[in-house]
Amino acid sequence: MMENQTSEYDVIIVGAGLAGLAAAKAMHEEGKSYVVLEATDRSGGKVCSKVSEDSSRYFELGAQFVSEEMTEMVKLIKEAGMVLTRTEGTQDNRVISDKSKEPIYLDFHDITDTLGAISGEHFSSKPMDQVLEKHISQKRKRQILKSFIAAETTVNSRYINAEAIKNLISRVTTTTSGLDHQASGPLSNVVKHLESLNKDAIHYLEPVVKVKETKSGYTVKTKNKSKYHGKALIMAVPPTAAARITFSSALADHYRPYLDSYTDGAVIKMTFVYDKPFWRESAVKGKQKSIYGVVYSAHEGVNLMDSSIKGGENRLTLYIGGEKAIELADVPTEVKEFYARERLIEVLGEDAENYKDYEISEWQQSPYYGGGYGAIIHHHGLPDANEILREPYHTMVFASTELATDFPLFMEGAVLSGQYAAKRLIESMSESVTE
Ligand SMILES: Cc1cc2nc3c(=O)[nH]c(=O)nc-3n(C[C@H](O)[C@H](O)[C@H](O)COP(=O)(O)OP(=O)(O)OC[C@H]3O[C@@H](n4cnc5c(N)ncnc54)[C@H](O)[C@@H]3O)c2cc1C
Repeated sequence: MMENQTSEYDVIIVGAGLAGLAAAKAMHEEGKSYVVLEATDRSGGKVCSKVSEDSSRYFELGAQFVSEEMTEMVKLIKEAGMVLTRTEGTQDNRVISDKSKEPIYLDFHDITDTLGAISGEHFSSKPMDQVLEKHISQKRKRQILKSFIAAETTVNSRYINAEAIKNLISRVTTTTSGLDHQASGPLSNVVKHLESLNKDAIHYLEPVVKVKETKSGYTVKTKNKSKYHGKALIMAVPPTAAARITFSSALADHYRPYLDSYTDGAVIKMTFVYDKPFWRESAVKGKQKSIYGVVYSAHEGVNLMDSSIKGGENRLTLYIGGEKAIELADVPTEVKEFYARERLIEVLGEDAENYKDYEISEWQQSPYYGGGYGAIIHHHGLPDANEILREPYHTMVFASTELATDFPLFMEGAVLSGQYAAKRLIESMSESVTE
């Protein structure tokens, strides 16, 4: 597009992740004219599949697992021509701890119980680790919980706002069960399916840098100096990515405190492929149960899971979340691989060294993706930021997995949030027409 020429639309959508694509689908169905501005050269955001060099297999570099309760994702997987398949490592098996190799029985309820027990106390600006220090006397349990929180949120508990975590967990646990399913093929098929519904509406390599509110809507400028004008605007980017954009003064006054409440997550994902599933049956002391995964209490934010599709290749996936991921960001890949291999051998023995293929993806320190599974409210942040951002202000609204009322930080949350933003915006656009 030529510099200074402004294109006009009913709606501008910033970001072609699942939230942006779901919002675009809704606008398409509503017959609105719209454009999707995407910073990178591809759609999908934190959903990204990669085929191996010899084309014999694919890896999910970002999101991978779903549960049957994630109904919008299940629908999209089917629309994209795939089916849901079981994962081998299901929660019928055991999560074990790195040190004892004993099964541990741990879920979000341990954290909600802790937070629930102190609900009378004012802890909204307290970091989560202080709350755990005060209320969980057993050091080992505290360590496991801290590691679990860092693994699930990709931010260490000393940086997370306890009230916001309580709010986040309540949204996750309303409906979620184990993430024990996967699509039968690459999730990039879901992205392609959504892309095909939005055909020429997606403009790639257009990072948005400025948003200005005008009398008739919003003018959006990109790094390439392209200008777009829309009567309405959906910011379908993680709150931390939005915080890097310059907003005109009234918008900045309204949104800054909420956008600045978030901090980026950080995660490295590594998948190892084996000829034999040597870890099944043998890893859990005294119990003939396969492992579902490992929580590394001694390595906060690190966890491992059996990611094999039932009847498919034997795979283990190691996630390194939070500070450790940031620490490893600048070291050579071999050092990261060495660190990961040590973690595998530590729990599963020497057999873990004999993998035949391996893939690594890194999401920390990206300006566009929120770093980990999503951005998280930091301990000085406003715990209700998600509630403000998800509701329209004039004819502008935010959408991203962080803001979802169900399944935040998951793909399902992103889709639900995109759909919600589109619905609310269509309502507020028709209200402003009738006023
Ligand atoms: C390693 C990893 C593993 C995961 N595993 C799972 C899993 O197993 N199951 C699950 O359900 N979820 C998982 N997730 C989380 C899931 O991927 C996300 O919750 C979901 O994809 C987020 O979608 P979104 O649309 O909210 O954001 P994103 O996917 O981040 O999309 C945002 C888009 O906005 C674009 N953008 C940002 N800034 C700008 C700008 N200024 N201008 C224009 N465009 C911009 C970005 O480039 C991106 O395309 C995982 C994530 C990661 C990283």
